[in-house]
Amino acid sequence: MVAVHGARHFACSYLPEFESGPLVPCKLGFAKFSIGNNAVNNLGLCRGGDARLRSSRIIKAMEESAAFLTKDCVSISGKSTLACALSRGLHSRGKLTYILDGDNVRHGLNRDLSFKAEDRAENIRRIGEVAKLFADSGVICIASLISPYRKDRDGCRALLPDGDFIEVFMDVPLQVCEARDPKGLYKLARAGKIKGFTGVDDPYEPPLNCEIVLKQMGDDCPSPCDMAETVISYLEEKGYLQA
Ligand SMILES: Nc1ncnc2c1ncn2[C@@H]1O[C@H](COP(=O)(O)OS(=O)(=O)O)[C@@H](OP(=O)(O)O)[C@H]1O
Ligand SMILES: Nc1ncnc2c1ncn2[C@@H]1O[C@H](COP(=O)(O)OP(=O)(O)O)[C@@H](O)[C@H]1O
Repeated sequence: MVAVHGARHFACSYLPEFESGPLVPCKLGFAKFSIGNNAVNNLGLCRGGDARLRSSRIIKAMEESAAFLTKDCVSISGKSTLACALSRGLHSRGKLTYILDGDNVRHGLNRDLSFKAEDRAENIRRIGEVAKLFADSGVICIASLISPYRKDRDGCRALLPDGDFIEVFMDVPLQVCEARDPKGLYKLARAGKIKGFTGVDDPYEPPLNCEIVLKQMGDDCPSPCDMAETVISYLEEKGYLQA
């Protein structure tokens, strides 16, 4: 499981391929990134149940320092964007993937959960259990969550066999995420209209020991594809992508 967490946003210019490409965001459930899901479905028809894929690991993506995002990983750090780029990169290497995006899962499976600490804990616990089921079927699960509490992320890690949980921290400055604010949530939080917003009046605990840190240096933000390649290189080096 590759856990990308953090709640921040990237300030660099958006990649053309994400502007003109076939990614079609929608508001419901798991269909947020239709190209990713379609690709998964297509691959599933061809390769579902392939025992050679059973060793695939679960990837939980971005709580962006945010999705996870985070340290400041908060909302709008680019978790979902990275999850999508990562999914595409893995598909191109013949791997099955599925994205579990906190923002989407909260419309269905986790619709009963609030943003209180105990509900955030339950959010990541359920997502970890679902990711475990995907891993059993040979699918790499990319979870894109803020998951602000260290103990909750560690609890999720403990659900999985050693080495199967890969935590990716998107270390993007809060002010970068806040300046972006495409949904206007930071503005509402600063105005006191949303209470307990991560990074504003709710905590984010950066990881002490995670597998991958994607850090923004100064004003330069790596592109989603470059970040995805960093993650994929790690997976290749560690032998996760061997058939
Ligand atoms: N109070 C508060 N704090 C943080 N985020 C909030 C809050 N209320 C709503 N939202 C929206 O919910 C998205 C984060 O959901 P997650 O499931 O990833 O959060 S968590 O892991 O349970 O902390 C997050 O979406 P992303 O921007 O995709 O991260 C926010 O848009
Ligand atoms: N690497 C990046 N470079 C530039 N802009 C980005 C990058 N990643 C994300 N963004 C921008 O940030 C916005 C929020 O990204 P998103 O992936 O939805 O964040 P999150 O899932 O963390 O809330 C997107 O609309 C996109 O314009």
